[in-house]
Amino acid sequence: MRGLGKRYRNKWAVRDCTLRLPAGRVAALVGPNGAGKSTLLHMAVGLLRPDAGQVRVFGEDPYGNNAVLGEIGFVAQDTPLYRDFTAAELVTMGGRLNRRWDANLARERLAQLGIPPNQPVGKLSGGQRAQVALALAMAKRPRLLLLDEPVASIDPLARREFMQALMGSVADSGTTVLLSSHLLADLERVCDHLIVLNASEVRLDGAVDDLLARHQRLVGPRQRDAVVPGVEAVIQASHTDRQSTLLVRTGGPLGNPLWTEHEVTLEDLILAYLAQGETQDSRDAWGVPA
Ligand SMILES: Nc1ncnc2c1ncn2[C@@H]1O[C@H](COP(=O)(O)OP(=O)(O)OP(=O)(O)O)[C@@H](O)[C@H]1O
Repeated sequence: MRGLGKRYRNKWAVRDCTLRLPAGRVAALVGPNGAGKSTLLHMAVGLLRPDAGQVRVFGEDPYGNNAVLGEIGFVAQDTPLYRDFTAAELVTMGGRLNRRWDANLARERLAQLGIPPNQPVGKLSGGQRAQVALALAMAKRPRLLLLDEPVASIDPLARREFMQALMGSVADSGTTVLLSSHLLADLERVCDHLIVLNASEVRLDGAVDDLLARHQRLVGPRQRDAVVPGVEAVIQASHTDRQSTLLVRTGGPLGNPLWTEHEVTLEDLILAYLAQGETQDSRDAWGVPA
Protein backbone atom coordinates (compact mmCIF):
# COMPACT_ATOMS: atom_id res chain seq x y z
CA MET A 1 0.00 0.00 0.00
CA ARG A 2 1.41 3.36 -0.94
CA GLY A 3 -0.24 6.62 0.13
CA LEU A 4 -3.49 4.66 0.22
CA GLY A 5 -6.62 6.59 1.18
CA LYS A 6 -10.41 6.27 1.16
CA ARG A 7 -12.88 9.04 1.82
CA TYR A 8 -16.57 8.80 2.68
CA ARG A 9 -18.03 12.16 1.65
CA ASN A 10 -15.47 14.63 3.00
CA LYS A 11 -14.07 12.47 5.82
CA TRP A 12 -11.05 10.22 5.36
CA ALA A 13 -11.68 6.70 6.70
CA VAL A 14 -8.11 5.70 5.76
CA ARG A 15 -5.45 8.29 5.03
CA ASP A 16 -1.95 8.14 3.60
CA CYS A 17 -1.39 4.50 4.42
CA THR A 18 1.98 3.16 3.31
CA LEU A 19 2.98 -0.35 4.31
CA ARG A 20 4.06 -3.71 2.99
CA LEU A 21 2.86 -7.05 4.34
CA PRO A 22 5.64 -9.59 4.90
CA ALA A 23 5.01 -12.72 2.84
CA GLY A 24 4.28 -15.93 4.72
CA ARG A 25 3.61 -14.18 8.02
CA VAL A 26 0.57 -13.54 10.17
CA ALA A 27 0.02 -9.81 10.56
CA ALA A 28 -2.40 -8.24 13.02
CA LEU A 29 -4.39 -5.14 12.17
CA VAL A 30 -5.43 -3.44 15.38
CA GLY A 31 -7.31 -0.22 16.03
CA PRO A 32 -10.26 1.21 17.93
CA ASN A 33 -13.79 1.08 16.54
CA GLY A 34 -14.06 3.25 13.47
CA ALA A 35 -10.27 3.45 12.95
CA GLY A 36 -10.58 2.32 9.32
CA LYS A 37 -9.61 -1.37 9.54
CA SER A 38 -12.52 -2.74 7.50
CA THR A 39 -12.09 0.02 4.92
CA LEU A 40 -8.41 -0.90 4.55
CA LEU A 41 -9.22 -4.61 4.14
CA HIS A 42 -11.97 -3.88 1.61
CA MET A 43 -9.51 -1.92 -0.52
CA ALA A 44 -6.97 -4.76 -0.31
CA VAL A 45 -9.55 -7.27 -1.52
CA GLY A 46 -10.79 -5.03 -4.33
CA LEU A 47 -14.26 -4.38 -2.89
CA LEU A 48 -13.60 -0.65 -2.50
CA ARG A 49 -11.78 1.61 -4.92
CA PRO A 50 -9.19 3.87 -3.24
CA ASP A 51 -9.56 7.67 -3.49
CA ALA A 52 -5.82 8.18 -3.12
CA GLY A 53 -2.64 6.16 -3.52
CA GLN A 54 -2.59 2.51 -4.49
CA VAL A 55 -2.72 -1.03 -3.22
CA ARG A 56 -1.06 -3.95 -5.01
CA VAL A 57 -1.57 -7.63 -4.30
CA PHE A 58 1.10 -9.85 -5.86
CA GLY A 59 1.97 -6.84 -8.02
CA GLU A 60 -1.58 -6.31 -9.29
CA ASP A 61 -4.41 -3.89 -8.62
CA PRO A 62 -7.07 -6.07 -6.94
CA TYR A 63 -10.03 -3.86 -7.93
CA GLY A 64 -12.21 -5.89 -10.30
CA ASN A 65 -9.23 -8.13 -11.09
CA ASN A 66 -10.48 -11.73 -11.20
CA ALA A 67 -7.04 -13.23 -11.67
CA VAL A 68 -5.72 -11.82 -8.43
CA LEU A 69 -8.99 -12.34 -6.54
CA GLY A 70 -8.53 -16.06 -7.15
CA GLU A 71 -5.46 -15.85 -4.92
CA ILE A 72 -7.18 -14.02 -2.05
CA GLY A 73 -9.37 -15.43 0.68
CA PHE A 74 -11.50 -12.91 2.56
CA VAL A 75 -13.93 -13.23 5.44
CA ALA A 76 -15.82 -10.00 6.08
CA GLN A 77 -16.74 -8.88 9.58
CA ASP A 78 -20.36 -10.04 9.39
CA THR A 79 -19.32 -13.39 7.77
CA PRO A 80 -21.86 -13.18 4.93
CA LEU A 81 -22.99 -16.53 3.50
CA TYR A 82 -25.90 -17.65 1.33
CA ARG A 83 -28.25 -18.36 4.20
CA ASP A 84 -30.49 -20.89 2.44
CA PHE A 85 -27.56 -23.11 1.50
CA THR A 86 -26.37 -25.83 3.85
CA ALA A 87 -22.72 -25.99 4.89
CA ALA A 88 -22.28 -29.12 2.75
CA GLU A 89 -23.73 -27.31 -0.28
CA LEU A 90 -21.43 -24.36 0.28
CA VAL A 91 -18.42 -26.70 0.35
CA THR A 92 -19.58 -28.23 -2.97
CA MET A 93 -20.20 -24.78 -4.44
CA GLY A 94 -16.70 -23.65 -3.42
CA GLY A 95 -15.30 -26.54 -5.42
CA ARG A 96 -17.09 -25.33 -8.56
CA LEU A 97 -15.98 -21.72 -8.16
CA ASN A 98 -12.34 -22.10 -7.17
CA ARG A 99 -9.31 -23.54 -8.89
CA ARG A 100 -7.49 -24.89 -5.81
CA TRP A 101 -10.21 -26.15 -3.53
CA ASP A 102 -9.52 -28.39 -0.58
CA ALA A 103 -13.01 -29.76 0.13
CA ASN A 104 -11.57 -32.35 2.54
CA LEU A 105 -10.00 -29.63 4.65
CA ALA A 106 -13.36 -27.83 4.94
CA ARG A 107 -15.27 -31.06 5.72
CA GLU A 108 -12.74 -32.16 8.33
CA ARG A 109 -12.79 -28.79 10.08
CA LEU A 110 -16.58 -28.57 10.08
CA ALA A 111 -16.98 -32.17 11.25
CA GLN A 112 -14.52 -31.59 14.09
CA LEU A 113 -16.46 -28.50 15.15
CA GLY A 114 -19.76 -30.35 15.15
CA ILE A 115 -21.34 -28.14 12.49
CA PRO A 116 -24.41 -29.88 11.01
CA PRO A 117 -23.86 -30.40 7.26
CA ASN A 118 -27.49 -30.43 6.14
CA GLN A 119 -29.02 -27.46 7.88
CA PRO A 120 -29.33 -24.09 6.09
CA VAL A 121 -26.51 -21.92 7.42
CA GLY A 122 -29.03 -19.14 8.12
CA LYS A 123 -30.32 -21.37 10.92
CA LEU A 124 -26.90 -21.89 12.55
CA SER A 125 -25.70 -19.78 15.46
CA GLY A 126 -23.63 -16.69 14.68
CA GLY A 127 -20.44 -18.40 15.87
CA GLN A 128 -21.16 -21.54 13.84
CA ARG A 129 -21.73 -19.40 10.75
CA ALA A 130 -18.37 -17.70 11.36
CA GLN A 131 -16.78 -21.16 11.55
CA VAL A 132 -18.32 -22.12 8.20
CA ALA A 133 -17.06 -18.89 6.59
CA LEU A 134 -13.55 -19.44 7.97
CA ALA A 135 -13.46 -23.07 6.84
CA LEU A 136 -14.50 -22.02 3.31
CA ALA A 137 -11.84 -19.28 3.23
CA MET A 138 -9.16 -21.78 4.27
CA ALA A 139 -10.37 -24.41 1.79
CA LYS A 140 -9.70 -21.93 -0.99
CA ARG A 141 -5.99 -22.32 -0.14
CA PRO A 142 -5.39 -18.63 -0.85
CA ARG A 143 -1.94 -17.06 -1.09
CA LEU A 144 -3.29 -14.09 0.86
CA LEU A 145 -5.92 -14.49 3.57
CA LEU A 146 -7.65 -11.38 4.91
CA LEU A 147 -9.87 -11.79 7.94
CA ASP A 148 -11.96 -9.01 9.50
CA GLU A 149 -12.40 -9.87 13.18
CA PRO A 150 -12.55 -13.60 12.44
CA VAL A 151 -12.81 -14.87 15.98
CA ALA A 152 -15.00 -12.22 17.62
CA SER A 153 -18.07 -14.47 17.84
CA ILE A 154 -16.33 -17.80 18.42
CA ASP A 155 -16.04 -19.49 21.81
CA PRO A 156 -12.60 -19.49 23.51
CA LEU A 157 -11.74 -23.13 22.80
CA ALA A 158 -12.72 -22.90 19.14
CA ARG A 159 -10.83 -19.61 18.94
CA ARG A 160 -7.62 -21.16 20.14
CA GLU A 161 -8.12 -24.10 17.80
CA PHE A 162 -8.74 -21.77 14.86
CA MET A 163 -5.64 -19.68 15.59
CA GLN A 164 -3.56 -22.86 15.73
CA ALA A 165 -5.01 -24.07 12.44
CA LEU A 166 -4.22 -20.69 10.93
CA MET A 167 -0.60 -20.87 12.05
CA GLY A 168 -0.36 -24.44 10.78
CA SER A 169 -1.68 -23.43 7.38
CA VAL A 170 0.78 -20.54 7.18
CA ALA A 171 3.66 -22.86 8.07
CA ASP A 172 2.54 -25.52 5.52
CA SER A 173 1.59 -23.35 2.58
CA GLY A 174 3.34 -20.01 3.10
CA THR A 175 0.02 -18.13 3.09
CA THR A 176 0.24 -14.48 4.05
CA VAL A 177 -2.40 -13.53 6.61
CA LEU A 178 -3.73 -10.16 7.70
CA LEU A 179 -6.33 -10.28 10.43
CA SER A 180 -8.04 -7.54 12.36
CA SER A 181 -8.96 -8.22 15.95
CA HIS A 182 -9.59 -6.62 19.31
CA LEU A 183 -8.54 -9.77 21.18
CA LEU A 184 -5.00 -8.85 22.07
CA ALA A 185 -4.15 -12.05 23.94
CA ASP A 186 -4.93 -14.12 20.83
CA LEU A 187 -2.81 -11.86 18.67
CA GLU A 188 0.14 -12.13 21.03
CA ARG A 189 0.23 -15.88 20.44
CA VAL A 190 0.04 -15.97 16.67
CA CYS A 191 1.09 -12.71 15.05
CA ASP A 192 4.61 -11.87 14.04
CA HIS A 193 3.79 -8.53 12.44
CA LEU A 194 1.71 -5.67 13.81
CA ILE A 195 -0.09 -2.73 12.24
CA VAL A 196 -1.83 -0.24 14.52
CA LEU A 197 -4.38 2.00 12.85
CA ASN A 198 -5.84 4.90 14.80
CA ALA A 199 -8.03 7.75 13.57
CA SER A 200 -7.57 6.65 9.92
CA GLU A 201 -3.77 6.59 9.99
CA VAL A 202 -1.09 3.95 10.52
CA ARG A 203 0.56 4.70 13.86
CA LEU A 204 2.77 1.65 14.12
CA ASP A 205 3.91 -0.98 11.63
CA GLY A 206 6.63 -3.57 11.98
CA ALA A 207 7.78 -7.02 13.02
CA VAL A 208 6.59 -7.75 16.55
CA ASP A 209 10.09 -8.68 17.79
CA ASP A 210 11.59 -5.44 16.45
CA LEU A 211 8.80 -3.33 17.88
CA LEU A 212 9.16 -4.93 21.31
CA ALA A 213 12.94 -4.41 21.22
CA ARG A 214 12.51 -0.74 20.31
CA HIS A 215 10.06 0.14 23.08
CA GLN A 216 10.55 0.21 26.83
CA ARG A 217 8.77 1.25 29.97
CA LEU A 218 10.85 3.69 32.03
CA VAL A 219 10.16 4.32 35.70
CA GLY A 220 11.91 7.21 37.43
CA PRO A 221 11.50 10.32 39.57
CA ARG A 222 8.51 12.48 38.71
CA GLN A 223 9.28 14.71 35.76
CA ARG A 224 6.57 16.21 33.63
CA ASP A 225 7.72 16.65 30.02
CA ALA A 226 10.87 14.69 30.83
CA VAL A 227 13.55 14.75 28.15
CA VAL A 228 15.49 11.51 28.43
CA PRO A 229 18.61 11.23 26.22
CA GLY A 230 18.28 8.36 23.74
CA VAL A 231 14.47 8.42 23.76
CA GLU A 232 13.03 8.97 20.29
CA ALA A 233 9.43 9.47 21.40
CA VAL A 234 7.30 9.25 24.51
CA ILE A 235 4.22 7.28 23.54
CA GLN A 236 2.44 7.34 26.89
CA ALA A 237 3.22 9.00 30.23
CA SER A 238 1.63 8.72 33.65
CA HIS A 239 2.67 10.43 36.85
CA THR A 240 2.14 10.00 40.57
CA ASP A 241 3.35 12.52 43.18
CA ARG A 242 6.81 10.96 43.20
CA GLN A 243 7.21 8.91 40.12
CA SER A 244 6.83 9.08 36.35
CA THR A 245 6.19 6.06 34.16
CA LEU A 246 6.87 6.46 30.45
CA LEU A 247 6.33 4.09 27.56
CA VAL A 248 8.99 5.20 25.09
CA ARG A 249 10.48 4.37 21.73
CA THR A 250 14.26 4.12 21.85
CA GLY A 251 17.19 3.18 19.63
CA GLY A 252 18.50 0.73 22.26
CA PRO A 253 19.28 0.43 25.99
CA LEU A 254 19.55 3.82 27.68
CA GLY A 255 21.78 3.05 30.68
CA ASN A 256 20.46 6.15 32.45
CA PRO A 257 20.81 5.76 36.25
CA LEU A 258 17.71 7.90 36.90
CA TRP A 259 15.39 5.56 35.03
CA THR A 260 14.79 1.84 35.44
CA GLU A 261 14.08 0.10 32.16
CA HIS A 262 11.42 -2.59 31.78
CA GLU A 263 10.42 -4.70 28.80
CA VAL A 264 6.96 -4.12 27.35
CA THR A 265 4.46 -6.73 26.23
CA LEU A 266 2.63 -6.59 22.92
CA GLU A 267 -0.52 -5.66 24.81
CA ASP A 268 1.25 -2.72 26.56
CA LEU A 269 2.49 -1.51 23.21
CA ILE A 270 -0.85 -1.72 21.45
CA LEU A 271 -2.74 -0.05 24.28
CA ALA A 272 -0.21 2.80 24.41
CA TYR A 273 -0.57 3.50 20.69
CA LEU A 274 -4.36 3.18 20.83
CA ALA A 275 -4.51 5.72 23.66
CA GLN A 276 -2.99 8.32 21.35
CA GLY A 277 -6.27 8.85 19.48
CA GLU A 278 -7.41 12.41 18.89
CA THR A 279 -11.02 12.98 19.93
CA GLN A 280 -11.24 16.74 19.35
CA ASP A 281 -13.16 16.37 16.05
CA SER A 282 -15.69 14.12 17.74
CA ARG A 283 -16.09 16.52 20.68
CA ASP A 284 -16.65 19.36 18.24
CA ALA A 285 -19.26 17.31 16.35
CA TRP A 286 -21.17 16.66 19.61
CA GLY A 287 -20.65 20.19 20.89
CA VAL A 288 -18.96 18.81 24.00
CA PRO A 289 -16.05 20.79 25.50
CA ALA A 290 -12.64 19.12 25.91
N1 LIG B 1 -20.27 3.14 3.88
C1 LIG B 1 -19.84 4.13 4.67
N2 LIG B 1 -20.31 5.38 4.52
C2 LIG B 1 -19.86 6.41 5.28
N3 LIG B 1 -18.93 6.27 6.26
C3 LIG B 1 -18.44 5.04 6.46
C4 LIG B 1 -18.86 3.91 5.68
N4 LIG B 1 -18.19 2.82 6.13
C5 LIG B 1 -17.37 3.24 7.12
N5 LIG B 1 -17.53 4.59 7.32
C6 LIG B 1 -16.79 5.40 8.31
O1 LIG B 1 -15.39 5.20 8.09
C7 LIG B 1 -14.70 5.10 9.31
C8 LIG B 1 -13.92 3.77 9.36
O2 LIG B 1 -14.85 2.68 9.41
P1 LIG B 1 -14.37 1.16 9.39
O3 LIG B 1 -15.59 0.31 9.32
O4 LIG B 1 -13.33 0.99 8.34
O5 LIG B 1 -13.69 1.05 10.85
P2 LIG B 1 -13.18 -0.24 11.67
O6 LIG B 1 -11.81 0.11 12.17
O7 LIG B 1 -13.31 -1.47 10.86
O8 LIG B 1 -14.18 -0.26 12.92
P3 LIG B 1 -14.74 -1.49 13.83
O9 LIG B 1 -13.59 -1.94 14.74
O10 LIG B 1 -15.82 -0.83 14.63
O11 LIG B 1 -15.24 -2.56 12.93
C9 LIG B 1 -15.73 5.25 10.43
O12 LIG B 1 -15.70 6.60 10.85
C10 LIG B 1 -17.05 4.94 9.74
O13 LIG B 1 -18.09 5.70 10.32
